[in-house]
Amino acid sequence: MSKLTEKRRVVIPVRAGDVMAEFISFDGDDSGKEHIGIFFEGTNSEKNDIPLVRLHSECLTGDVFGSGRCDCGEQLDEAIDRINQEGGYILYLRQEGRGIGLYSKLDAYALQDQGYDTYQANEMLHLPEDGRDFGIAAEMLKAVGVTQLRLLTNNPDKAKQLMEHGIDVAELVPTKVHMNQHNRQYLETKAKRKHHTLKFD
Ligand SMILES: Nc1nc2c(ncn2[C@@H]2O[C@H](COP(=O)(O)OP(=O)(O)OP(=O)(O)O)[C@@H](O)[C@H]2O)c(=O)[nH]1
Ligand SMILES: [Zn+2]
Repeated sequence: MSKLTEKRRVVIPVRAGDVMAEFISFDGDDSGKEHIGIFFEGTNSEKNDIPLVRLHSECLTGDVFGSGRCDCGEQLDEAIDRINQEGGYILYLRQEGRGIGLYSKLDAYALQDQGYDTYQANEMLHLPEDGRDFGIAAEMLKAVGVTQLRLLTNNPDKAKQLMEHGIDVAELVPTKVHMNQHNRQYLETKAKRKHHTLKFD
């Protein structure tokens, strides 16, 4: 039994009205974070029975402003495109800065400008390298009735944590590698330190 339940579903036409998405709120999360589920029905005529799902951790700089320091904005765009076609969910998790928050992420960026890598910078601030708990995502999935999925990610920890919380990850679907001159070291560090898959086309 999930401790979360669906609260409300509202249809929002996104991408200037080209894409219909259902935004889902939840009851039962006492953390005070407003995590959002976004459902896409899928436009492909032949659909896989298993939904495609992305767990996307909030990144204000990347998602809203298209920051080149990370790949979050491009990954979110890619996820909307693919999941709108194939059908499934984006879980937009309010875990800014891998859980440390926006102000601390800016502090970590300042340290990265002095030469520390993305994980060292968090440690220098006495914060966890990655403070995210994807258990809440598993609860959200159970609340919307999803217990088996294909996961759109390059981060093996997301799949591991979902499986530990009773979700069957039937397939890992890698995202494209959105690399530029500003985020190369960030991406390469994730691959080296946390075994993210960087699959070039
Ligand atoms: N602390 C910190 N957080 C960062 C930095 N760069 C990006 N982030 C955060 O990292 C998170 C990235 O989230 P995701 O794209 O969902 O996850 P991921 O672990 O990269 O895995 P993928 O599913 O492969 O994209 C966001 O919350 C960003 O705000 C950084 O240099 N320091
Ligand atoms: Zn980002």
